[in-house]
Amino acid sequence: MLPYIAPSLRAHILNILLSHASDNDSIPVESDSEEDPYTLRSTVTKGGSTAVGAFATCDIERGEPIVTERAICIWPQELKREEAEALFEQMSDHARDALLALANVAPSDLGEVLGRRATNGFNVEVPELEMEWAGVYKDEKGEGKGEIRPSHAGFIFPRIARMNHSCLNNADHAIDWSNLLMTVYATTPLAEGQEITIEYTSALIQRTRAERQAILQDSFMFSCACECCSLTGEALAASDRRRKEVNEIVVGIASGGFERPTVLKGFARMAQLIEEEGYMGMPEFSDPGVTGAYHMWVQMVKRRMASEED
Ligand SMILES: C[S@@+](CC[C@H](N)C(=O)[O-])C[C@H]1O[C@@H](n2cnc3c(N)ncnc32)[C@H](O)[C@@H]1O
Repeated sequence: MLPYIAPSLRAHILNILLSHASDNDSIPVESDSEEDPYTLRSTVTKGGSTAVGAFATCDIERGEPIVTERAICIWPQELKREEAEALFEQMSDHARDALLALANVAPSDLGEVLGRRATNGFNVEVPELEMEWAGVYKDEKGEGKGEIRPSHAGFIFPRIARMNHSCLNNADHAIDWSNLLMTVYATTPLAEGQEITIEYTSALIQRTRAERQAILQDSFMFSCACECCSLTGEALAASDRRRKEVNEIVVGIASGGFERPTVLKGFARMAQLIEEEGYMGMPEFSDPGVTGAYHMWVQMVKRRMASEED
């Protein structure tokens, strides 16, 4: 069943779906929840309150899919309380029940609907269309007909939404735009009974604990109690140092100012730092071949920028 798509996003999302459909000729199905290799269990948060998390019911190999699920709704990213409630009213009974069954830790002034959207929504980057419809969207200057092209949309996946965040996550997610299915897969080998965690926002590997806490509080309204944020003393200082250094390397490489050997050294050092940190959210860094490919890509970007400047 297709998710409920807010009217303002409907044309764009359906167009993306159609333009990606030929990439995948398999029948789009969700995985059978009874066969998913995890179960939901209560877990106690640092603050002492009880919350739900997802726990492996068997050993899971690195790279193995854990759950594949279609969203119940796709809403614009920024919504006022009344707008969210109006969209909620248009959803099916099944989708409304699924949304209301989820946790709500948002301030009470957001209400039952927007509060759940804020607690559980995935803000997914919306791909550009291969062929933009002439005149349908405004250009960057805001000129032209219609809406400004949406850059992000808020998806709610009721089962995936039960997975907690960790700054040393052991699973990651990817969306297939040809069928609007999100798959969570293991990025490390998981043992039976282990909690499955994902990363709610990207680039936290470049942030110290204080910075991560501020980002997660600001965007997701919780104080992170993951194993990395629970470190103390020298272990915490070492983790912060590693993440600061990763950030310096990323910023340096992105600035395009490094020579080829420095870029290579930077990637090698980053691979070492993320391994020491125990971070597995960048699997490409465990394969030297891909590290080499990254290097080539950086060089290509540099060359293109240089030729554009000429
Ligand atoms: C998408 S829900 C995850 C499932 C949720 N625990 C539940 O009971 O349904 C997000 C909420 O879970 C809690 N949470 C997730 N990861 C956490 C973490 N690392 N530390 C503390 N709380 C976390 C926060 O309350 C957050 O707002």
